[in-house]
Amino acid sequence: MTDTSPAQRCGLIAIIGKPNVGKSTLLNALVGQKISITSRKAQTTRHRITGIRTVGAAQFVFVDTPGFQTRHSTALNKSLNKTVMGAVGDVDLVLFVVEAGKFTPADAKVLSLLKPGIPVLLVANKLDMVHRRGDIAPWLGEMQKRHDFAEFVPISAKNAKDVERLFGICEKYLPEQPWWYAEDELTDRSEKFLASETVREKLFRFTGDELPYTSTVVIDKFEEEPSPKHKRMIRIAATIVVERDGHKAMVIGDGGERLKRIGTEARQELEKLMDCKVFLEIWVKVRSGWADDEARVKSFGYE
Ligand SMILES: Nc1nc2c(ncn2[C@@H]2O[C@H](COP(=O)(O)OP(=O)(O)OP(=O)(O)O)[C@@H](O)[C@H]2O)c(=O)[nH]1
Repeated sequence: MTDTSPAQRCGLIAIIGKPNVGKSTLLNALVGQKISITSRKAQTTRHRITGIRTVGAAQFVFVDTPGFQTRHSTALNKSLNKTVMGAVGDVDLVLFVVEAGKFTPADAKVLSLLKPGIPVLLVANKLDMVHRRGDIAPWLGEMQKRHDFAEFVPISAKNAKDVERLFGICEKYLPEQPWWYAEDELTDRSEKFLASETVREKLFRFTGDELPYTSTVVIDKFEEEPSPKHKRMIRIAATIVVERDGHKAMVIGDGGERLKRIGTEARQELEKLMDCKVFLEIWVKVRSGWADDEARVKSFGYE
């Protein structure tokens, strides 16, 4: 008997682009579950996050990258840039995301990072924001002169049909090889990592634009404890690291109200994500100027 099913395909796809173009939104839509965190605040995606999605015979392994920094060059930003370069060097396909109809010097800088030899799709996102569709064709013509893109894909990351169509487009760029992950795996990140990302997301959600993006979250303790009442129980201690006393007061809020909300929402989300009982304790510490201190950036886990 001959096997007529299509051969398995599997490969790495990097999603790159300047801050705020919608990379995290796209990744979440592609993976179908919230993995990388999103927020209206630029530069919230600091880690290289892998999302996995298996559709038909093809397994897509997505590598999200932090927003490429062009304005400042602190140690933190240097570390972010290194992550971007590391992520684009060893992939099968690059999705270069821009806002449809726009191309800024920051976009050009990201484009200049791409190594020759790797196919690049120009993903023109936020198509829903373009009111004059007729302007897109001449803009695509201009873009074609800037780089030898393999294909142009105008989409809205918020439109499910566009996102499904993108899978069909990407599939042919993945090499024929056996899958690396099980069909239902969505991320290879640890629960500890999910814990820090979840606290960080709530932190930014409840402080809005007041808190600088240099604030971070460190997990001091992540331990499973026996419990007679629950099938699984995890105790987590997290520290929110901010740069100034004023930021600390902002995070804690009047009478500790804001920190309490951050903690409650993070705990509830983690209980759902990990399907277990969670005890979460959050501290706030001031570390002035840590974004400028290379050694400290390393000690917080950004290589
Ligand atoms: N109208 C519209 N808004 C979008 C679309 N995709 C993303 N956005 C919004 O654009 C903002 C930035 O999206 P993110 O996904 O956080 O952007 P990012 O590129 O990951 O940003 P960094 O993490 O800073 O690199 C958010 O407010 C999204 O809701 C889209 O297709 N249409």
